[in-house]
Amino acid sequence: MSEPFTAVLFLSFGGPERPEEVMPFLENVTRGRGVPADRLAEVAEHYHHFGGASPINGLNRDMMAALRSGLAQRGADLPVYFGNRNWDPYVEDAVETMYRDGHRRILVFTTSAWGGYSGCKQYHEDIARAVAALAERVPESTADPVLLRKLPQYWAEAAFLESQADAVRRAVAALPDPTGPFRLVFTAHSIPVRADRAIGDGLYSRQVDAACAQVAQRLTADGTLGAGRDYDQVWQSRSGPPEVPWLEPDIADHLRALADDGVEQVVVAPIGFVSDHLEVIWDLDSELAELAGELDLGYSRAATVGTDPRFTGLIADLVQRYADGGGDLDAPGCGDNGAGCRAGCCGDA
Ligand SMILES: CC1=C(CCC(=O)O)c2cc3nc(cc4[nH]c(cc5[nH]c(cc1n2)c(C)c5CCC(=O)O)c(CCC(=O)O)c4C)C(CCC(=O)O)=C3C
Ligand SMILES: [Fe+2]
Repeated sequence: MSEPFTAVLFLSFGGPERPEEVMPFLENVTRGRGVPADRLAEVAEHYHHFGGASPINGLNRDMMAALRSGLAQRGADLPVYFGNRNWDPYVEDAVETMYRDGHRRILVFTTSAWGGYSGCKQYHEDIARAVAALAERVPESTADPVLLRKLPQYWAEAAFLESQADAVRRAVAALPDPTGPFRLVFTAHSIPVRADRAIGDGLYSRQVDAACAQVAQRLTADGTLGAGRDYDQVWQSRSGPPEVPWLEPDIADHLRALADDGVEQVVVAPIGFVSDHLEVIWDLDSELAELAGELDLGYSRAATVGTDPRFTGLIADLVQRYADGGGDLDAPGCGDNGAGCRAGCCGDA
């Protein structure tokens, strides 16, 4: 017997909205992770470049609004609440509010599509932390417990891949020479090689690779791409101490190599991210675009899936799939109250 869920928690990374929030935010993100102080100071500058505000919270609110209409269209009127790992509104506060509003069965959507530690396991940990905080803040809740069920990873969903493919098509049309040759370069957030190996023997990097292949297949089918592996998949935004190996090649090095090979135009597709937050608008639209200019490369950055109705409709579909208490509980990424994926895919790391 399964009972229906009554609300959705939209769980994301979080970001500062004012200059004085930048350092405390970065300290939250990097606590205990061995990110060197000079890297932190450098990243703080990226935020200050945009007035100390990341667009991420606003973008998430836009996606939530689109999700609400998608749910309404489907006749599934679950309220949607917002919570973050690293900044206000914090996930602990969101879950407390939801509980006080009477919700006991809550579906959790995360803004990462992927498996692995940062994209999946760490969100389970955030959920576990919020459940523990609730027990402290509302002691009666132990007798009337909450169930937070994380929705599965969605990188392999057709609507996600199709939305990515369409973003690439639009980016090709925006190249300086839309009918001329170009190289398609997919990018996702780098992680330490050890972290990648530790979960599912490269689960995250294999998923990114598979998603790119799927998108490329769609683009080959309609002639946007030539046959064969006519694209590259690289990594961006590495941090950590320089002596620690992270997934490579780095996108900046890769653009230099392409220019050396005589490539004249590139389309950069940030498949690893769902919205135009700072890792996209700074690392790609500022730094990488400038490098492309220096290298005399025609450059066009594909949109993130963001509020594309196919993507926000997919979120609504995921909610609907699980809303009545059914759905595939063994789907990768799915799990209850932060106990981790039932499928065991994101392991212990
Ligand atoms: C896989 C992955 C995703 C994609 C999945 C997902 O979306 O969740 C992602 C997303 C994001 N990463 C973001 C920001 C940051 N990530 C950092 C640091 C790190 N990211 C890592 C991985 C990932 N990160 C890792 C292994 C680290 C090292 C420290 C650690 O082991 O945790 C740091 C610290 C400074 C630095 O070192 O760069 C910041 C500020 C923002 C918000 C942008 C905004 O504010 O608009 C978003 C969406
Ligand atoms: Fe990150």
